[in-house]
Amino acid sequence: MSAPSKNSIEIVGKYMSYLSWNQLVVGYSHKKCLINPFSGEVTQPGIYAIMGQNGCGKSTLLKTWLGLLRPVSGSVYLNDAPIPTEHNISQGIAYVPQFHAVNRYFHISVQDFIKQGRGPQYKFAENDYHEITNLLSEWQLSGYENRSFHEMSGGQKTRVMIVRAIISKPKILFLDEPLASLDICCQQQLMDTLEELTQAHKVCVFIVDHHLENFKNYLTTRFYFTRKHDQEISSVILK
Ligand SMILES: Nc1ncnc2c1ncn2[C@@H]1O[C@H](COP(=O)(O)OP(=O)(O)OP(=O)(O)O)[C@@H](O)[C@H]1O
Repeated sequence: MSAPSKNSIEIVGKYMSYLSWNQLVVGYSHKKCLINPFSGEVTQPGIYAIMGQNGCGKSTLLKTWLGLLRPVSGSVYLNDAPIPTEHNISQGIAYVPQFHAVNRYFHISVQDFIKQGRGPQYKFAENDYHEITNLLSEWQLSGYENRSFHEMSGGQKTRVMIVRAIISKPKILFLDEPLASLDICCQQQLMDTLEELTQAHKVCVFIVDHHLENFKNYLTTRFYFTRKHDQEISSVILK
């Protein structure tokens, strides 16, 4: 995976590293490490799945890669810069958390929530509003622009967060269990959208989800958590 290929994006004489990690251990304290140290690098756009049983540490790994959690040990580079820095966040990183992780008392209209995807300084023009309207229609959210985000159902919240991520035009997109709250049509739509983002826009997608077995053909690589019954720490292997 680390060897550059003809699909890699070449920048100033070298291949772009979307994400790399060295001897990474994730967890919530030195006493409770969730994985054995592992290293890797992703240099090509694609859909990278993080899979494994409940509680093994998939979301923790995603949040650590993304810079929301500090590694227990080891290092992570996102867009060729060490995490966590504000610099990373402003450089085309988007995150779709689990819908129930978003503060339920978050009073903001659906449209204003989506607009946040472009950052606080962005000046919206007419064509940007058209883009939002089209995306809302594509994701069966027409007419919800002025509804409060916290009043939306779980699946609607997930779709709003997907639209917000899409309009941010990310280079790297992290998604935590987006399929769990979506019906089968929206699951298919999401996987098709992710595939288009990787192919047409060279986006690198990292996704945690238990429903990915149904979409194996879309996946570039699977990071799989595996552990023996008598062990608490997993090893992450490529499948
Ligand atoms: N904020 C936290 N503080 C301490 N421990 C945590 C915290 N969040 C999660 N954990 C623990 O870390 C372990 C891994 O949790 P994580 O959410 O990463 O698992 P997961 O593989 O994503 O699980 P699932 O498939 O059930 O969503 C679990 O034992 C969980 O109880």
